[in-house]
Amino acid sequence: MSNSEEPKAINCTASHIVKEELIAAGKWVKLEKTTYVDPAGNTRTWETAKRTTRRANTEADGVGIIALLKRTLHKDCVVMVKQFRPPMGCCTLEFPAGLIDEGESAEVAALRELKEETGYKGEVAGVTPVTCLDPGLSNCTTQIIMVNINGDDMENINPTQQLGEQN
Ligand SMILES: Nc1nc(=O)[nH]c2c1ncn2[C@H]1C[C@H](O)[C@@H](COP(=O)(O)OP(=O)(O)O)O1
Repeated sequence: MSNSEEPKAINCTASHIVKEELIAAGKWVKLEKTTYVDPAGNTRTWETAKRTTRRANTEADGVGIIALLKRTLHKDCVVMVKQFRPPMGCCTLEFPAGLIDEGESAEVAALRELKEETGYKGEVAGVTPVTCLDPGLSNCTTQIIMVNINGDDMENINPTQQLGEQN
């Protein structure tokens, strides 16, 4: 490929945030007007949603869990959770997920959320780097945790959800 055919990389080094102004805040989510300088040097604004629950010294807001249920003489299954999601106004089928608690690692949060949401006890098999799934809307970050569940373990024969009160 000659130089003229190479895609131009966007130069983000000139871009930066100028100020962040609070528009509205609830208990869990806030809306800010973000003033920034774009890669062309123009000052612009963006509407940004943020979680209010973010703590200092924590890499990710939450975890998503890809859990494989492994049983003798069965094909491996991916465990999903069906739940009513108010922002969607309907039930969704999702990977188990949740916010990381104060002082908790992503791995511990993943095993706790898996147990709460599915009743299964798992073992962490892998962890992704921190990623942002909707960076055009929010700074909310997630780590995806791969978990194996030994479905032959007595503890995992009749899994029961342990969902607490929603705040
Ligand atoms: N955006 C939210 N609005 C709410 O009214 N409440 C919310 C929001 N995000 C989280 N929560 C509450 C609901 C739960 O009581 C806690 C913990 O949520 P968690 O279980 O960690 O996350 P999900 O499984 O993805 O709901 O926070």
